[in-house]
Amino acid sequence: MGDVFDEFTPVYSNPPGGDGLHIEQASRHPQFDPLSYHGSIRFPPPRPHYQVPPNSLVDASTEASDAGVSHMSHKEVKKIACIGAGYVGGPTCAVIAYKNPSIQVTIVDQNTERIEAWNSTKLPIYEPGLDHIVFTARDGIVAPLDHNLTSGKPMTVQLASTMNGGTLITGLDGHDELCPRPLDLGHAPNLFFTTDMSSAIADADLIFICVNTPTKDSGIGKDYACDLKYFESAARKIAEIAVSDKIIVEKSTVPCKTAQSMRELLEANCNPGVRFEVLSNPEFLSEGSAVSDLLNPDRVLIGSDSSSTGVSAAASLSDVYSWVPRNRIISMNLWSCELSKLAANALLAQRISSINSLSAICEATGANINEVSYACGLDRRIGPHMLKAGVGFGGSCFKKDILSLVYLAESLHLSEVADYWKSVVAMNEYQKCRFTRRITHCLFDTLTGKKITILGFSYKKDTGDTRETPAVTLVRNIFAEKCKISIYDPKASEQQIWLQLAEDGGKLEKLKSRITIHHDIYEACEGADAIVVATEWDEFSNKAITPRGPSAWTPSSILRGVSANGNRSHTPTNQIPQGETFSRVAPTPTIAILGGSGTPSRLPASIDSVISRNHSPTLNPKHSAKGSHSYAPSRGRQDSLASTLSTGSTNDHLDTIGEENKTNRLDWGRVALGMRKPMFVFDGRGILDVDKLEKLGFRVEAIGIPGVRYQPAQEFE
Ligand SMILES: NC(=O)C1=CN([C@@H]2O[C@H](COP(=O)(O)OP(=O)(O)OC[C@H]3O[C@@H](n4cnc5c(N)ncnc54)[C@H](O)[C@@H]3O)[C@@H](O)[C@H]2O)C=CC1
Ligand SMILES: O=C(O)[C@H]1O[C@H](OP(=O)(O)OP(=O)(O)OC[C@H]2O[C@@H](n3ccc(=O)[nH]c3=O)[C@H](O)[C@@H]2O)[C@H](O)[C@@H](O)[C@@H]1O
Repeated sequence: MGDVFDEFTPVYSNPPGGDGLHIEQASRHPQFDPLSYHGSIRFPPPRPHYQVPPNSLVDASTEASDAGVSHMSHKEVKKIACIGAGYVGGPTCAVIAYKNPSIQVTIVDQNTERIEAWNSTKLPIYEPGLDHIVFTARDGIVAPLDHNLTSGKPMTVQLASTMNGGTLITGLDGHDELCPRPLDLGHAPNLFFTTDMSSAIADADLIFICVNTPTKDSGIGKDYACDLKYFESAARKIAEIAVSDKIIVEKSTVPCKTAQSMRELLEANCNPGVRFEVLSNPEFLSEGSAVSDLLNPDRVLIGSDSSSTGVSAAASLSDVYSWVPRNRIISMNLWSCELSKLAANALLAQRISSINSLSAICEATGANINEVSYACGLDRRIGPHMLKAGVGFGGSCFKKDILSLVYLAESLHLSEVADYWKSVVAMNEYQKCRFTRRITHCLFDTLTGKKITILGFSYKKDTGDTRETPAVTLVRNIFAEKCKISIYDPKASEQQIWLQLAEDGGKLEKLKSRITIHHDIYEACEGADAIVVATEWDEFSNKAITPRGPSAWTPSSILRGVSANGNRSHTPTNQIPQGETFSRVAPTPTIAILGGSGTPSRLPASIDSVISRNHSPTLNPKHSAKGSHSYAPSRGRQDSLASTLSTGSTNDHLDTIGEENKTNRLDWGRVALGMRKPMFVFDGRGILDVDKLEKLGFRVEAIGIPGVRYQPAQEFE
């Protein structure tokens, strides 16, 4: 994310009340719109026909004069509460705390177990780099102060603060010492996790709402509309508790116009004299790269109404994103902001469905989807991201958000629009079922009694999240063929997998009679008739690690093993066009931590230094000499590092993988020894080097590439 941003940063400037929108390149226009706050970008107020209806809470009489907005004073946010400690609330507010040591951030959730996990050394969600962020902000980090003091004497620090360009330090014995230089003060704990909603709300200046907004499963809008029950209950709680003014921030993904209902709810239920300002601030992080997305976002959208208080609240929120370049903070009207989130997800998912539709044509014609995707992605207007064909998109948001958009379109009587977006979801379902049919067909049209091993259950790599994972559809479909199924995933827990399968409608007892979940990948593969790769975990791949996930391509990964007519060939690596690089996507922190092949440029320097600090006993706070600190040492940092750095078996056949990347990789040679013949591998994620596996005796069927056995044309005759 973000690498092309600077080149194309749009500057939106408009004279107040004007009707033109001018987009120019920031580099040519260093002056931002006068409405902006400190260089952030602000859209003008909505034009009359975009004004919200008369019952709207946007009060024209309170609209700020355009000239006044940029100079308006705004409140400094000192305390933040976040309702919802999930995949968004946890990482987002942890990064906010990490980046703003002076702001106290409290994350609340009604789920006691989740909060306990956030307060432990084993966080409830897996995200590369998250442990460091949470442990630093939650537990504090010790600055190596002892050798910086003027007196040179070690002292146990009770308090340290900056003063006159230097640092005033108070020892535990009450003794003060002024060091003339600024010192690294470390990070005092400023991140708290609790179930105590009342005090978190009461204390906060600004409250993020990060609760789940799933698809409704009954009533009006069933299977399409967004269920706002959690959102409403959070709003009611805020209204009930708050006795001082608050800025309320919609972080959850919600339908367009939710802010209006939100404000009505708050105003109808609030304590006397309390005022709320509602902002929209949707989150664009992707799971698996949440930390790097949050540290380096493409953009931060802030939607407010155009009243003076609305604009002032937006400025306060903008300050919370202290680490984000100002020209990436975009202020706009509330409804655009809410809709932009749904629109972005719909557009991303639409690209995946488009490429998946083309993968079916490739399989039927002899074209190769990887080549097609690569060729199209080189067009700057198309770009390389989100064009990786696979078994279908999963995750808690794409489907949900498209369905919410469909519902919105239908509510507006725009049935053609609704049908258009519905087809994106329909294509995804088709892709998942198409893949299962291919598996069954290749295995001689019967799976009865056979053992099928599913590698990967999370909906994508680098997360343990299994919501809407394509693996569920695969398991459901092949289970119906009466086979035995073994599942292995590096991060999705056994409990989570069963829960997901049961939610899909399966009866646990019946499922357990033929499904086994393994913790050992070789055990999972032993005696299998076929292996199905359902998630693109690096661990399963026999290729060099690609920079990041499914959307990053290298010419070598595309060209190797495939001839110009789409059939497999043994194209040597040295036939790759010289001097061509295609690493536009940053490596995940995990790769960098493992010393992977990608350049670790996106790994924040501070994370980097802490990682090396943990390797050095003299710098690790736990082991540092003299114990000159008052903060509790980070509880889980060593554990997490140990697990990140643990190594697996050797993979001698993986000659394309750098030495450092051979750790933790599946040894396909060893797998081959234990499988039943013929040994089938179905690559649902395009992560396998087909040539290499074929040399080991596997028959590989990959999405978007014509198969050895699979003859899709027969299917359509
Ligand atoms: N997961 C993702 O990658 C992204 C999700 N989003 C959006 O963010 C929102 C949250 O998503 P996730 O974090 O994935 O959901 P989640 O299900 O992981 O977390 C939501 C949390 O809110 C808590 N909660 C619900 N109602 C509550 C209440 N009244 N009081 C206190 N706690 C309450 C739940 O116990 C749960 O822990 C959704 O609207 C989603 O569409 C946006 C961008 C990315
Ligand atoms: O609102 C949300 O929840 C988030 O949804 C997505 O993020 P996420 O679902 O975490 O992950 P993606 O990387 O977008 O992948 C989604 C699914 O599409 C699949 N995918 C992705 C990219 C691709 O080229 N091909 C492909 O099949 C992935 O394997 C995965 O199953 C968006 O990318 C985020 O910007 C957004 O904030």
